[in-house]
Amino acid sequence: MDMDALKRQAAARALEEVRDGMKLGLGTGSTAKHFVELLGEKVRAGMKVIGVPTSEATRADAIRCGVPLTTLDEVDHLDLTVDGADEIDHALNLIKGGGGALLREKIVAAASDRMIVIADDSKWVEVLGRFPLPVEVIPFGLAATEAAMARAFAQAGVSGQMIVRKGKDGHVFVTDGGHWIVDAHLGRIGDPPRLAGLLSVIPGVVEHGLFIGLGSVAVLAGAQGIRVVERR
Ligand SMILES: O=C[C@H](O)[C@H](O)[C@H](O)COP(=O)(O)O
Repeated sequence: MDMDALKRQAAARALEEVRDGMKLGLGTGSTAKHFVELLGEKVRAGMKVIGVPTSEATRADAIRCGVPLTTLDEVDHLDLTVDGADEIDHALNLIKGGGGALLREKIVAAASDRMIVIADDSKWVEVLGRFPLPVEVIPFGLAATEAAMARAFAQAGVSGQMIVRKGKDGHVFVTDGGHWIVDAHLGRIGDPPRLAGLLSVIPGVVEHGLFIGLGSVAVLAGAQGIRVVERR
């Protein structure tokens, strides 16, 4: 089975958790896109839900699929967020932000009672860090911010190259919030909560892609079927 079919299966399993009347966080990326499409089918069949998109891309998808939208200014709390991830470890710590949406994704996940992480099972890892850690930064003072990040990495026992993300057009990638992303190639993050805490206090860092204690359940689709893992 191809990867895209697995992503759709994970999305379909998460959809089973959606109830009439729910306020939903709508994730970003190729897996979350399947969820939005499947949710649209439910809405067209009469289900009443309302969603908060985590990116302009997801907003456009949701509108195309007929999913009614709101904002976190109109509702301050969501029942459930369904989103993808770039890596998931056994404690359901996540690396997110491969698509550049980590800031809104984290705000939306933090405003939700539960977060279901949907993925093909290649995202399930022993230790986070093979996927470069996205860190959303303010362009002002970038060199100083990167130096502070390097010190945080050293304190957390990791190191690696930092690369400012570029888009397909070769220009610096700009997030929906108008910031840049530094991808940190760390290889292996032994203590994700510690690194998350160290990065969070750096002034030029807007947000980082370590999601700690936010994922409630992971739905992993693989060749052997679907596995649902709850955070302990
Ligand atoms: O910024 C993007 C998000 O964090 C995505 O949820 C993540 O990159 C996973 O995307 P995909 O489902 O396309 O692998």
